[in-house]
Amino acid sequence: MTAEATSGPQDASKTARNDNVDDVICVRDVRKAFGDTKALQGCSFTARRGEVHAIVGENGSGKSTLAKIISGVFPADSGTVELQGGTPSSPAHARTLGVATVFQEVLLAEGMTVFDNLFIGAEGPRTRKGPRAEQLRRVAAVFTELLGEALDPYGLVDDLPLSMRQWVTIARALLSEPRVLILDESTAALDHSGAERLYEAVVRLKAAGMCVLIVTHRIEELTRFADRATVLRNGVDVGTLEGPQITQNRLLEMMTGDTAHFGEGAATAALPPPVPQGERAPVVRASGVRLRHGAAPFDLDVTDGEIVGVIGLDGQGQAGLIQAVAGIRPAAEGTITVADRKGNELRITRQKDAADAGVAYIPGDRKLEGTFPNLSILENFGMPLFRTQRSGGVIRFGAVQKAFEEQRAALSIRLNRPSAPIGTLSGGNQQKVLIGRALAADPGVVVLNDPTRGVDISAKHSLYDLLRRLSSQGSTVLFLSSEIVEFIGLCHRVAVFRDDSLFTTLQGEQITVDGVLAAMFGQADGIPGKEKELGS
Ligand SMILES: Nc1ncnc2c1ncn2[C@@H]1O[C@H](COP(=O)(O)OP(=O)(O)OP(=O)(O)O)[C@@H](O)[C@H]1O
Repeated sequence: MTAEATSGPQDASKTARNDNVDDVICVRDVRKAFGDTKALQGCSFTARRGEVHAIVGENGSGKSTLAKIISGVFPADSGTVELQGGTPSSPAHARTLGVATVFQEVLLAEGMTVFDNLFIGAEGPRTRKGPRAEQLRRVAAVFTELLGEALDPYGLVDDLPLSMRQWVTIARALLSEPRVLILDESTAALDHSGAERLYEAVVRLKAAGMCVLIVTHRIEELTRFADRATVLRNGVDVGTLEGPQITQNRLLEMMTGDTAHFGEGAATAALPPPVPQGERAPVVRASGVRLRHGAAPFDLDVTDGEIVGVIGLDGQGQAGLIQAVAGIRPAAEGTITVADRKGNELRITRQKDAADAGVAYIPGDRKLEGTFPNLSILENFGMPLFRTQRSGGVIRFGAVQKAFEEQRAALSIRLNRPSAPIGTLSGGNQQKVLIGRALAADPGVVVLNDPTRGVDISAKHSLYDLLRRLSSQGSTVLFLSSEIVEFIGLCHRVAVFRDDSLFTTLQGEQITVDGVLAAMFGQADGIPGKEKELGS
């Protein structure tokens, strides 16, 4: 613990009575175990009205467990949780005590409308009040506040992109007019401008007296607007920082107990030298691709050893390219080919083509695209390896286990037993399993769809290092991220998408946060005023 931290495990406040009327959450010495796993081992903190209070810690440090105990999802094994008015005994009870939680997994009822999802199980003091017209007015007002525009309340949630589904869960929380709003990794499904919009809303809510508890791995953002930050390490609070004490380095130091720090984004090494173009045959080749009928066609060649960042404002086609290369969703027109390790060019129209060509896909939405909830951690990890690790029709489990141990060490995956169901892992550790699974297959091409959402900073840096290693061994990497800083010092080129087409590619010194952002907003080469016609 650092000297200036305002509280810590040895602090007498752990047992003292709390009479401060502004303290709306008071957690004292809370412990919680799941079987052998001690998720919380004595955690205490208080949060006040009118403050943004961050909870930070590495993957598996107990943040979501703490959020769930405050939300009444789990009881604590011991210790106390006091909200003004009582101790939450169930999610419904927590809601009547004024707590609204946006959970890490985007939880919506499929096959139902936005409107129905907004009012499902709503016991908030005001949620159900008023006639339908009044409810619709409030729905329109909340989306206009959050998004700057209304959202069709009668649309099915199934048809919404992930970011919009996340906004529905946030709107649902706000409609209950809570005193305490808990956001558990709620910016993870949002792009850069979406996250900024949420932070602006958080600042307004705080000014109106709400206590906002934020769990996030985007710690550089917290330094801008968190009033206090409580750090968890291995299920124990190791201190609370206030105001100017909240710096990235201080938080990292407390999270890891280590003084080694990471730089901004992926920039731990000098920018890799540009990969020569035109000298080698491309490995991934997109020719005359239209991501939807009517969109401008584009070509993109990516060669071996290249790491290409892929980005755009929300829903501008960047995910379409990634999914087309992974064979998940073919492009509307044009061809995508991938050369396998032997140099055979295979046309990609479905996932099997991509697997045959040696493409490994790392999804961002592990629930929809990634994990098999009924299978164990090891089985989830081994899924693609079962194809390759066969001898005479028998799967070589030893080889799968060895690969698992390697990736577990490389990515610091925190778990008790590999045979436990994948759902027993913390969200970030599930994501690490998917990353390890893709990398263990020794892929010729790695396609990543915003893979670091919910992953702690040290695992992010392990991933960047692994991508650099793959690149130096000749693998091709297509890396979609919603965080521009992830490209700095990592990507040879950045492909920026607008209107479902490739708008521009940036390279070398053009790859700066401001440059990429300017291109995302339509300024070619990141130069303000230098507009570029699509398809030119
Ligand atoms: N339902 C459960 N069953 C078994 N173990 C669990 C369960 N929920 C959490 N755990 C374990 O408790 C520990 C803390 O998990 P938790 O989800 O609270 O961590 P976290 O800090 O939120 O992590 P992340 O940043 O990855 O979301 C982890 O080791 C996790 O595997």
